[in-house]
Amino acid sequence: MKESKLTFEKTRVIVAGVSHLQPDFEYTMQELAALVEANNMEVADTIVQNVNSVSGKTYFGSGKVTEIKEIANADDIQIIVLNDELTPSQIRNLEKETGLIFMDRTELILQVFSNRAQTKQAKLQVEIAKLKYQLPRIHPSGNPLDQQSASGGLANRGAGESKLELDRRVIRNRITLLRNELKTVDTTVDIQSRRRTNTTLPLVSLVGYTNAGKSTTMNGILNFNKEDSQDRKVFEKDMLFATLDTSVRRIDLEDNSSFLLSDTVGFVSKLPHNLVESFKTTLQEAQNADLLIQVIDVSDEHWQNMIEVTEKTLKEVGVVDKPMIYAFNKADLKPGQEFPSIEGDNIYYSAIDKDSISKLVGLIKQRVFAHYQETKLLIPYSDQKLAEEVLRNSQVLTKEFTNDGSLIKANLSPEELERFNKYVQTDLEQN
Ligand SMILES: Nc1nc2c(ncn2[C@@H]2O[C@H](COP(=O)(O)OP(=O)(O)OP(=O)(O)O)[C@@H](O)[C@H]2O)c(=O)[nH]1
Ligand SMILES: [Mg+2]
Repeated sequence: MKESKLTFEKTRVIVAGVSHLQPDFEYTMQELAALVEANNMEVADTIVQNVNSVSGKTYFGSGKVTEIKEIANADDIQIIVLNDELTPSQIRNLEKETGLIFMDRTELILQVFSNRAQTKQAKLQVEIAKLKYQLPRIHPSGNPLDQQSASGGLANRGAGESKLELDRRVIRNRITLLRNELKTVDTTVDIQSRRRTNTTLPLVSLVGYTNAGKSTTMNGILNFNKEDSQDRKVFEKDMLFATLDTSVRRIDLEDNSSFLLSDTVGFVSKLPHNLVESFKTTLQEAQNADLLIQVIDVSDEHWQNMIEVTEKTLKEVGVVDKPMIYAFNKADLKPGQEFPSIEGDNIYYSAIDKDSISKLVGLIKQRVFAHYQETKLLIPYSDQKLAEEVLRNSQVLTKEFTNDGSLIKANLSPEELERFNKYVQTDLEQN
């Protein structure tokens, strides 16, 4: 029997952009179409204007504005999605001239984020970014009552302005309110990250472009040793911005080594400044990392652009000078690409292939545990708590309970070595 499915008509839109010889123009237009789809809309037409510079007044030159209006009317389309962020007055002028709705790239990305936000933190972050975007865009002309009155003239202008001020104040107050609320949520996140800092486990962070396969890689590593319980898995899906929050999981390997692995929000070109600002805490999570794994979809012909965007965004939020592995994922989808293979800091792999994950884990171990030293510790029973901590968090190779205390052989990080210095046994044989 055929399954009956409810189908919704998607809103059809035109995507449009001005090309003034930007090298990545084609790529950003294709991505704009993908963002449109991610927002549950459908691209009916694409319109491009080639000029030397964009028009200050209407973004497009005037002939193009008329052409857009004609095509939209002929195809019964009401919404035009633009490849750049426009000024509030450019959007107003375009809408006034055509009677159509213009949505710029920033508003589109904000909508996608807004639809995807699940947790309290992500919801607050998106709403703040949306309000900041709206703030300079509200104007009295939106409400005809603000513009016209029996008295008309200048007296009315004053009335309109004060209404505008009032609206803006309401928005500003709401932003303050949401920011305070976010601070309380941020504090919990901060406590979590501090708790992580207190453990001696190294933190490895997956970063990279949206849809590159970060969450799939995280799940692959979680599954690596044992079929991990379903609830430790993170959400992975073929959609832009499937992940908007940071998840951290402890990975315990067979040789007793452990590390923390984090998965977070992905990047996209021209990520709106307000969003970057609002998501700063989430994005800066990578700052705590001992190692970054930049996941790249190598089967996408634009992978080089994606690396550029990722590195630019990381720099923008202050994540710099971190050791990094370039993890070229989805090698299975690239004809002729051999995998898994490692060349220096680069790995070619597929997040859905067990051998690949094994190689990736090997590379992570090599990098994060490079400065670890095999050490013997003798911890007296009076310091039992510390012994328990070592047994829980360090890479323990052997343990023995002697008359003098717990004798633990472990691979220790330079920080651990310093911390447990007084328990280090240099020559046990003589004891
Ligand atoms: N064939 C193939 N598909 C993959 C591979 N890695 C990931 N995918 C698919 O790519 C899509 C995106 O994967 P995710 O892991 O959700 O990507 P992400 O980087 O977490 O994306 P965001 O959370 O949106 O930033 C999913 O449909 C995955 O099944 C791979 O190595 N090979
Ligand atoms: Mg994800």
